[in-house]
Amino acid sequence: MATPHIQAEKGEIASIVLLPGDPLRAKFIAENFLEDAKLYNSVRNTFGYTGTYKGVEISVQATGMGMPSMSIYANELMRDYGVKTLIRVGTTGSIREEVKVRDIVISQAASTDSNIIRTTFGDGIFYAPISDFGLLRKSVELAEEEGLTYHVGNTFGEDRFYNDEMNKDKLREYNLLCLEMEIPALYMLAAKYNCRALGILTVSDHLITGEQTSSDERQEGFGKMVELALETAIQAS
Ligand SMILES: O=P(O)(O)O[C@H]1O[C@H](CO)[C@@H](O)[C@H]1O
Ligand SMILES: O=c1cc[nH]c(=O)[nH]1
Repeated sequence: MATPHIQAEKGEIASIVLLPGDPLRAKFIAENFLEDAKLYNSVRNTFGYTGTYKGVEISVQATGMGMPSMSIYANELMRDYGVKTLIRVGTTGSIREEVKVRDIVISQAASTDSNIIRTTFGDGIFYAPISDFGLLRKSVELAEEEGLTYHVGNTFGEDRFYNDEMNKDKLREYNLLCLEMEIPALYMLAAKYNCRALGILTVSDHLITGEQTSSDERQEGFGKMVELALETAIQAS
């Protein structure tokens, strides 16, 4: 079998999948965190690998950038390949003083300016995409045990990376933590397919201080987030 965007045979993708946006981050995770990782997808260079972590079969699939791209991979993974647990491992821009570059953000819920809510539910319904509580609870427990600097709360999935028009002060006032571009679609589709999803992010840049990480660090430097995602995936009940 194959889908329009994934060339794997049935059974080649694990029921647990980590989802970075960047295909080279997927490759890095497969090569450095999984054992015996095998490439199952290179359609559009959106790499997907399956290997094992502490004896548990886990896949890592790049999703590309933005909710249209995330929706393609999330739909095909859950609907066609039977994936049940999905953890996004992404980068994010902080909009709060206390959420600092290289901190971890665990996305409890994901607000958005995307039309995916309206085009799914119609006018007048403002659906709230939320994480799976079991994954959320386990990830927070593990972050605490590991002594990580982490934040838990409402993240914002924006439709545009470059958006001078968006009122970030208003988002901050209502306790939004940071900006990224995929989690609302992931949470909404996981609910549709009765699957579990969580977004774990590393702050790659700061919209108040202007501090940034390099593209190499975004690709390879966020090991604590990856370990937290892997441990959450295998330990969550
Ligand atoms: O690093 P990834 O996982 O791609 O995530 C963030 O980085 C991209 C923008 O640079 C968007 O996809 C955003 O969500
Ligand atoms: O989507 C993103 C990711 C990182 N930084 C941002 O400002 N936005």
